Amino acid sequence: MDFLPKTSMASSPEGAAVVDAYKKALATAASVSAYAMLARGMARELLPDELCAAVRWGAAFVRSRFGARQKERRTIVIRRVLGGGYIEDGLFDAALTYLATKINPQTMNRLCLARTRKREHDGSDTCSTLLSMENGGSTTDSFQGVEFRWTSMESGGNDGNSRGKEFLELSFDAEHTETAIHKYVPFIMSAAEELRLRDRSLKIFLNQGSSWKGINHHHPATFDTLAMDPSMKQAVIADLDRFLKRKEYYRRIGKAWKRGYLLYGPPGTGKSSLVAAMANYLRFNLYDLDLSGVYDNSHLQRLLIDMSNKSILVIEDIDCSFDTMSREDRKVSRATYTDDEDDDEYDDAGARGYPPERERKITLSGLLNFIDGLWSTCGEERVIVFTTNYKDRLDRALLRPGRMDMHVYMGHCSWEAFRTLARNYHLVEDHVLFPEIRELLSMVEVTPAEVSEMLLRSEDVNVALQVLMEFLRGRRCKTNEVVNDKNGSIAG
Ligand SMILES: Nc1ncnc2c1ncn2[C@@H]1O[C@H](COP(=O)(O)OP(=O)(O)OP(=O)(O)O)[C@@H](O)[C@H]1O
Repeated sequence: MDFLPKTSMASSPEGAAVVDAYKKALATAASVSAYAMLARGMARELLPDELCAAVRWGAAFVRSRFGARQKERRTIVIRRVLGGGYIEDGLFDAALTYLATKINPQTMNRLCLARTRKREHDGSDTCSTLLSMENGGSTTDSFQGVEFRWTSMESGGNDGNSRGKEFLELSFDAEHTETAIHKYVPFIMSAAEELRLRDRSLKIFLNQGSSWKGINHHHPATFDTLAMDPSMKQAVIADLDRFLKRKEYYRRIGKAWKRGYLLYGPPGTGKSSLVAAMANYLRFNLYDLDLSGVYDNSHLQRLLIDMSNKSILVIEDIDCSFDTMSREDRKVSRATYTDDEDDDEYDDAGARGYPPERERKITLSGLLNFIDGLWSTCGEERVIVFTTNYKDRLDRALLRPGRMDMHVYMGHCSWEAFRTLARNYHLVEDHVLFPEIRELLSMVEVTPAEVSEMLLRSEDVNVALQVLMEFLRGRRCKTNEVVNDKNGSIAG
């Protein structure tokens, strides 16, 4: 403590006592701030007033010349606006939703916890538990290197009865005003929208008469539970991811922000499960369109217009929904089944059990034109999925490039697909029966639905795999018999 001044009070006996007391206190100060406080107090008592003033002036000069000047701040006030309509989906709600993910309950003394119920555009309700700051609470968020401070406030109600009006204050250095308004606020809106979509309960809508009827969609299929070719699975996931990120891209190239998938393969190979997995992955609602309940093209258009954004339109078994046989195939078909090639009365659709073309009021071209035209401009983030067991029966119009962006084949159960099912149903990665099952799978054609059914026969993995093996052996015998019969009849 040799730096202590030896002048004025310090040189008197009382001064020496004060110095001693401060020396002891300084030696035991536990923190830098305690140390600074003591040093300031000591300086005030021991230094002459003129010297204190000179030191203060010098410190202020150095601060203003070289030190960090207090930066100018801006504050944006975001009020809760009640009164229904779209306003309730506004910035205040978005900010609350977003901030709920930023609040650290460990660092706040008081927090609000609320169970909220929100009406979606499609009429469904979403419930969520929301953590928010109490009046006066604040938290800091960092975005693109800029620090934003959020404070929750409440001003008292005028009538003394009503609850005070809540608002949020967003403050930041004035130089970042542009970033705050044009980047941070839009970012919060879209982040809140993402969170809302993630939390909403999914629905599946079925067409009934002229409208859609929605029920909760709890299909458990996910890409993890789906047994399919691993590279195809990855390709579908990557395609969906790309689609989601490309809003600006689609706008720039002048194309509607929609994507079409054609899923084809034998019955029971997981086409419907893939649709459900896509819906769960994207958190999109499903619209399952039954075309047999649609009277004509204008009815179809009304239904399509009533669909919400961020949704998947599914038309299953598209080959059965229209007379979708390609025109070339139809000519072949006429030549095969009729003696008279010019027989205009012949209608192969009628021969296959649905109304003749001239009586049908809803057409594939009506659907495709509408999907490519008006529908694509009045909605965003739409996925269209057609499924079929017979791709070769589809009209070329449906297969032409640009119409269905991705064709996904769902095939018979491969070894990889089986392993996914075994993992899902019995949590096994390996088993003594696996080698034989693998060999059998390479010899016979079974669908994942058939394998799933066998695996469900018992909760005991040994029993279930044994049952599956017997089933595969039986299928191999049948396959061999068919081959032998064919060979026999050719030889005969
Ligand atoms: N690839 C798969 N992965 C996981 N489970 C599957 C798969 N394929 C079928 N399953 C099981 O079989 C059931 C029926 O399959 P799904 O309805 O998805 O087949 P599909 O190909 O749509 O059949 P269809 O052509 O008859 O409509 C599913 O609920 C599921 O339990």
